[in-house]
Amino acid sequence: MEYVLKASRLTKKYKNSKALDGLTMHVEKGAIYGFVGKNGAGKTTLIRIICGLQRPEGGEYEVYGVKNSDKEIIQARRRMGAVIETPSIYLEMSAEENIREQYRILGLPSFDGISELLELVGLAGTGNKKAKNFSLGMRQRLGIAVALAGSPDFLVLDEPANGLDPQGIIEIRELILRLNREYQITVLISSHILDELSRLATHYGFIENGRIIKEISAKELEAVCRKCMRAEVTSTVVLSRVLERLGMEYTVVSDTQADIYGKVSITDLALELSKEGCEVRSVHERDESLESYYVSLMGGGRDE
Ligand SMILES: Nc1ncnc2c1ncn2[C@@H]1O[C@H](COP(=O)(O)OP(=O)(O)OP(=O)(O)O)[C@@H](O)[C@H]1O
Repeated sequence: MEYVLKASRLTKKYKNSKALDGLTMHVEKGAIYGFVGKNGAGKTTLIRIICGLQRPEGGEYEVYGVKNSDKEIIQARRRMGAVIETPSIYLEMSAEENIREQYRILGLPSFDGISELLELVGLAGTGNKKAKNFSLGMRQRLGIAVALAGSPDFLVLDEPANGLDPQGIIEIRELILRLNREYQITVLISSHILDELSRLATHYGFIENGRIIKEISAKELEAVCRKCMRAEVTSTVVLSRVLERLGMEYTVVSDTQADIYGKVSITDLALELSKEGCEVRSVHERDESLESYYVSLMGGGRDE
């Protein structure tokens, strides 16, 4: 497996609060990695660290196999483009001028490729219009174009859909998918808009209190979700006891309902439950969404 980013036991403190608390994560080459977590979980801190804007206090990370302690990390980071928090654009400049400025900053030998870049992000027709007169979605796309100026093969986007209207969200989604599929760009995208991420991500990393509590591929997630059964019984106390005995993974939803993960024989389950005087009222397959998976994952977490 080839990884674009590997982080291991990263720690970062601000005064007394731990923003990263032993974070370990793996972004596979070619992935669209959905980096999911509540506000304050540590997403931006991780992104700032891998972009070289902050130093971790402990742990290490690798970009394209180059450790953060190696001198070559600077070259490895040139393969990354990032939009962190708000896009870094000059509001008094047009889209083209913004990209030209970035070419200058990067010391690129020519201005080749600027019109293609504008075309790619859907800003080709904006002419002399200044970025301050752009919609939020256009600014976000311009930010992505600026991040793409050095032809990176790893793009890092911090909450790119934040504040966008539905049309803006669709445009960003289509752009990200295109960059990934047509240009083979690996994408790390932080978001708490789960529904939106589920249309994009090939992998997920769930972060809570500065730690990744689960990494899972979209395929694995689909399999887990498909196998979820919602059982309605007379007592989930008894059901939990039986499921524990059978070694099944489950989440209690209410006094009478629970979700059971993995393969389950309804006959065996009903038989075991009836021995303890518990009746099965109904069992049906549930198409668990990313959101309910997230809630069940975070439900067991600490909230300090
Ligand atoms: N410059 C700073 N000084 C002090 N504390 C900070 C600073 N930056 C972040 N923090 C704290 O570190 C923790 C992690 O913040 P971070 O911005 O990385 O989270 P996040 O997951 O990106 O959240 P959000 O989605 O709100 O941006 C939070 O508790 C935050 O308050």
